Amino acid sequence: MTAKTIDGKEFAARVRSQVGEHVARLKNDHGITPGLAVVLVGEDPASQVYVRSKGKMTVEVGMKSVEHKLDADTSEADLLAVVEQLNNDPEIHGILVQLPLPKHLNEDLIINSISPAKDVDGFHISNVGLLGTGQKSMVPCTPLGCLMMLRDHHGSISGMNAVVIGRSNIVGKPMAQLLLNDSATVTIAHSRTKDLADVVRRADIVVAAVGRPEMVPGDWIKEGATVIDVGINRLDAPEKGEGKTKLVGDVHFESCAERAGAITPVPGGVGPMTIACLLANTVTACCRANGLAEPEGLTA
Ligand SMILES: Nc1nc2c(c(=O)[nH]1)N[C@@H](CN(C=O)c1ccc(C(=O)N[C@@H](CCC(=O)O)C(=O)O)cc1)CN2
Repeated sequence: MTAKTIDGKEFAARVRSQVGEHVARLKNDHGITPGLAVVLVGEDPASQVYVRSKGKMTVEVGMKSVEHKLDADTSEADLLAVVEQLNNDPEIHGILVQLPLPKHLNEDLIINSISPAKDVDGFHISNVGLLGTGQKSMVPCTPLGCLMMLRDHHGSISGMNAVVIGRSNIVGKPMAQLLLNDSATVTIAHSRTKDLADVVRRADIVVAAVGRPEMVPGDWIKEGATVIDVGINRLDAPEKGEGKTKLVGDVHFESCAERAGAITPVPGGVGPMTIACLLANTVTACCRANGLAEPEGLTA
């Protein structure tokens, strides 16, 4: 079998277009413009690129975009003050603090200082608890994007065997919870899992989110399974020229694509869905803040 490639760029463009339609409706019918604030601390090059894209796409869908760029040595107190000001700003419906933060800042403390209703990353402990108990919450963007792609491809994933490789708080655990909430049978695998190959071979859905380049080979994949690759690993690529790099996922694309029914590529798979879902979450947060109906198909 040769897998269908799930085009995350095209899917994300569709989600952004739906978000744009909702934003237009909020403006025309209610005079409300959703607002997203992104806070960047320091000069991490990848984070700068992501924050620039977030700002650009926020404006493209018609929302208000606010960026706070703080020095790498910003104190915890100063960062908390910025978040507090955004918590109290009625024109801001979503707040995101770009991760990773510089080492001297306590990530949990900062994330939990964001108002849960404006926590469009879904990382606040209240949102983690709500998701974990199957209640309405803000859902982390990358797992939400994976879920949207799975629902689109399968219709329903109820009863399917899913394995999530990786147990991070921002991808692995919320991903497993979302799959469970959709009635899949879920296994979370990690570095201590015994016989990982056998665990993966039983799965109808494989979500790889470990951050280890190409660690899942094709012969682990059940014939016809759906493979969602969350990994974004930058490797040296001397074959492309001196100093050149390339991006690869956590699965070995070519060999997995020979056995899978569907697979997401890297780049151009899950990555673009992350920002599209951030915009979707901001519209959702805005609707909830104003007691309006939430956009259909853009939430978990
Ligand atoms: N507060 C947050 N911080 C971080 C998150 C997050 O969801 N919230 N996720 C990542 C970074 N990220 C968004 O912030 C992100 C990562 C990757 C992509 C993406 O589109 N990737 C492209 C490849 C891009 C490249 O060439 O480097 C792809 O996969 O096709 C978008 C957003 C960590 N921090």
